[in-house]
Amino acid sequence: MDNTLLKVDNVSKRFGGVQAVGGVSLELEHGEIIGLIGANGAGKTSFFNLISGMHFPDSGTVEFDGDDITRLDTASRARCGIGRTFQVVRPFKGMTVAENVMVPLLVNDASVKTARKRAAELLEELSIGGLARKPAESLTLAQRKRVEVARALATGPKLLLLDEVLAGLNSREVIDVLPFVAKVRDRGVSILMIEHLVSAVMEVSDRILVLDHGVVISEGLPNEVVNDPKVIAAYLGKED
Ligand SMILES: Nc1ncnc2c1ncn2[C@@H]1O[C@H](COP(=O)(O)OP(=O)(O)OP(=O)(O)O)[C@@H](O)[C@H]1O
Repeated sequence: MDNTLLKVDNVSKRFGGVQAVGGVSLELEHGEIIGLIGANGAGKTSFFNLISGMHFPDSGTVEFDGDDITRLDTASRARCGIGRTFQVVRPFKGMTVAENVMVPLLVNDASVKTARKRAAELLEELSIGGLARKPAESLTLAQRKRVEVARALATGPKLLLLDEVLAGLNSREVIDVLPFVAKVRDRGVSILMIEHLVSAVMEVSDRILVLDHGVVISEGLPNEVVNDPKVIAAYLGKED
């Protein structure tokens, strides 16, 4: 049986004179976590945006769960089962954490009663039930990141795009949030995550894709990729 959930075939995107993404392909299976790494400006966010529907590719195709979604907008892709978080986490202020998680459910026509129940269940499943009644603005960054993930999971996506969910966290918080990412996958959600923190992404990813100047320079198991001389030259060597 074909276990592919997301199939990106040779997508390209140019912004004026910049080839942000130049012919990138990727196949992600059900239940898989793929880490996307690369130096600043490598094209990670642009590639993400081609998958979430924020941008359409100039060429190439995006298939999700067997359907061609290349020309679908973000809302339609969300309905198909693609959820995402954003680099800058902006919870709705003046609302509790539970209410924040209820919003996407209400937007998707759930009743208030159903949304409240579902939000409570989800926060419990993710072991952050204790935050439910807290005002969103009172949370630490690490807590806000978890709530952002819960919000993205509320509508039951099959694929979650995590955009630098570890950015800004201290090393203790990173150690706390990593099992949280694995827990999301254990609920049956596939994950594509952009991360700058290579050691962390290696720990949680099944496979890693490395972009440089809009093209894939390496792809494979985490330990293969970090030892790839092309990756060391283009990216890891510049880390410090
Ligand atoms: N909307 C846009 N308009 C013009 N140029 C853009 C746009 N989006 C991205 N670019 C350019 O495309 C290239 C890739 O950018 P992108 O943000 O995808 O890289 P990135 O790997 O996500 O970088 P970072 O790690 O800094 O977030 C960069 O040269 C960037 O300036």
